[in-house]
Amino acid sequence: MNISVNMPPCVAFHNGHFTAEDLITKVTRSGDLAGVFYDTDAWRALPPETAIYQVEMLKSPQGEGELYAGTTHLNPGRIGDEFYMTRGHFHQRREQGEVYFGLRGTGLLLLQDEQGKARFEQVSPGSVHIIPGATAHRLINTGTEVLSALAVWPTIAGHDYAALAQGFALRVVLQGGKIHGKEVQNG
Ligand SMILES: O=P(O)(O)OC[C@H]1O[C@](O)(CO)[C@@H](O)[C@@H]1O
Ligand SMILES: [Fe+2]
Repeated sequence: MNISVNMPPCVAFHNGHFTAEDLITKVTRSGDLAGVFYDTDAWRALPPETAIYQVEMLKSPQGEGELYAGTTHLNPGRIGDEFYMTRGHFHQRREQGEVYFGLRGTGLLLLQDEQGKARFEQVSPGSVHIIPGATAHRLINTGTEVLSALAVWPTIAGHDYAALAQGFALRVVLQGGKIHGKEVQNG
């Protein structure tokens, strides 16, 4: 079952020195996520333009001490029995952490250290998540509505996707009507 819902309206950022022109919006579609979902046949069967998530972030100045603030809106849906999720990444600058704030919907934040040890945190409106340095993070929508979370992270953090080319140690699927975190043998 794949629900493709329209993306929610922009989350308005009201800040002393940011205006709507300072908002960067990026949509990630199923076609952008080759190799991310484990059921390749189901992924191929989905029209590649299917919107999976949208990130709206502020155009912060870059540099030490500067922060990005961005809201990820992750659609509900599954590819095969695997819930829609973000690509997930480590930060290039491993020592840089990130904070997530649950805004809407229900889901999971998958966190994984460099030794491959993975754990979940429940995401819901009002939840706050401290992502320490050297911890990969992926948002997963296990609900039936859009999952939205605000993130704040250093502009110098960068994204390292290559370190997760083998994927995360856990996948989240719906089986027998229940949500399962499944260990993945070969990443
Ligand atoms: O880059 P990914 O793993 O697709 O995650 C989506 C977005 O979530 C964030 O971690 C927070 O919004 C951004 O850094 C990232 O671009
Ligand atoms: Fe991040």
